[in-house]
Amino acid sequence: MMSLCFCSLISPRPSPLIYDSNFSWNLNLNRFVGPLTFSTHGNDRSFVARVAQRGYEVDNISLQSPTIEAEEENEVVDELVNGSVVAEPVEEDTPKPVRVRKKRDDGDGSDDESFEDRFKLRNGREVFEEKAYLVGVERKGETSVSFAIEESLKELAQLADTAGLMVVGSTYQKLASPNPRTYIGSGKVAEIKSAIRAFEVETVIFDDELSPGQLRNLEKAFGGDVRVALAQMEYQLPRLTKMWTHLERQAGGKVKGMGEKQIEVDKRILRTQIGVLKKELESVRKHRKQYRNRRFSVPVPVVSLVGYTNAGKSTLLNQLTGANVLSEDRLFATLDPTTRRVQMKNGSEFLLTDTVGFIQKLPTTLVAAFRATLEEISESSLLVHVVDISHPLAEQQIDAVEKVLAELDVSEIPELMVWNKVDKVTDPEKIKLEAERREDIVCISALTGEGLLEFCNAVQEKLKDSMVPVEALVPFDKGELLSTIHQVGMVEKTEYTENGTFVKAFVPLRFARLLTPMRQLCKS
Ligand SMILES: Nc1nc2c(ncn2[C@@H]2O[C@H](COP(=O)(O)OP(=O)(O)OP(=O)(O)O)[C@@H](O)[C@H]2O)c(=O)[nH]1
Ligand SMILES: [Mg+2]
Repeated sequence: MMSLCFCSLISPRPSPLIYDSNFSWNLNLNRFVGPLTFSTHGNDRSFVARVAQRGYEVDNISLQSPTIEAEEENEVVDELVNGSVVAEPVEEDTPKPVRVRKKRDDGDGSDDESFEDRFKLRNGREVFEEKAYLVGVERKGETSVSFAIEESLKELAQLADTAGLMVVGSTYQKLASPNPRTYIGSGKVAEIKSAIRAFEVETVIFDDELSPGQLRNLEKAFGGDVRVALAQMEYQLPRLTKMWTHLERQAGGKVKGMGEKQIEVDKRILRTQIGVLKKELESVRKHRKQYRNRRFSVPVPVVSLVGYTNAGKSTLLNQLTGANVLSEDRLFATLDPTTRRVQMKNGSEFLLTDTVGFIQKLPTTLVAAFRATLEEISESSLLVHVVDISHPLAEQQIDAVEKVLAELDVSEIPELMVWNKVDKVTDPEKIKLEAERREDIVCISALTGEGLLEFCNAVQEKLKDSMVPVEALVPFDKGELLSTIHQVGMVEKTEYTENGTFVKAFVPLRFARLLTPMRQLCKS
């Protein structure tokens, strides 16, 4: 018999549930006192450990050396090893991530296989598909956004899928006024409770903002291990979500049998992690502010891509700049603003910024979290509103984006609308005709590259609207100013004279001010 005295556990591949910083987790094996079963896969020292009676599994862990105190040193553990665990806490300085997952408590373990099947590979990462039930709520008289509740639920299902959940059902309620205790009515609570039992639901997701008290009451009403989450908070910030769900699965009520003390420790770690993330967000914001200040010394116009999530903003940026910005067919692929330089054949340039996608019902909490993007938008010379015109709800998505833009108070910034994904619509010609009929719309396919030249020209034209016309005589010893005019503005005419170069151009207002002394020498 072998006894396990001290063991550091590491996950052999990045856990999908762990936020991508060097987050790590301590596993205190005191919680698993009882027979452990280890088996190895080949000789990669990767183990599956089971604690049969408790109903938990610690899967695919590798043991760091020295790991198992064997009777003989260097003994190779290559078969099945049974042993009772006399575990000691893992040392503080060697925390390693490990995934603990709950096993269906059905006594005979016959459901093991379907449980295994729920681990899915998504974007190269393994995700446990938690069973989710969606609840849409529509407040009567809420007419500002014209999404039908069914469509909202469809979108919520897509968000849930993006976050790696398995949607097993959904329901909705139209509310005149929310119940102060549970938000939804008691009949609805009962209906959801039966669905939870029928589908073995693990998470109930609400598509609205509920108070913490209402969340607690609902969790109590649903009973058991069911978690109640808010779509807006949890699934629009996937990075946070991953961390929360990971931690919650390990720390919050879901893992039965954990001592109170451990939960307290877990909560402290959780708070620290949230704090770290907040700090990180703050530093991104500061960094970008400094970057923007530097950028202003050469006033290249900034064009921001805005639009509904999944509209194709990142794809467009990649096409125009060869930038390798993540674009994926999932919601909220982009979480940080990214800026690239676009150079036109005529020598002029603009900076193109990719931003976080919008979504209907953007809550105030989210607006705060996306400050980095919002600041970027508010300091742009032009907003390019990218629309997925192949989407059946394109019009509603446009309205939702315009509503958010209005809330952000950026309506004075000129806007150009782009109808993207024309390659995907059934009748592209009809769409193009419609775009022509309306003003300021360019049809493109960011995927195939169709219409990109027209897009750049339209951007230039629009930028020209926000520039001022100048005529200046630039002395020969100020040659660098001439190239800057070419870079940031649109030159209409240059002429070499005895006293310098005469330029007629459109330039950004701030740059025109720099030229003021030379403008005094202007020809009339
Ligand atoms: N058929 C077609 N697909 C496109 C086009 N543009 C983008 N896509 C696809 O649409 C999906 C979303 O594209 P992204 O560029 O990630 O969208 P986004 O607007 O950046 O999304 P968020 O970052 O989530 O806001 C990807 O699968 C792209 O390949 C297009 O012109 N035609
Ligand atoms: Mg994107």
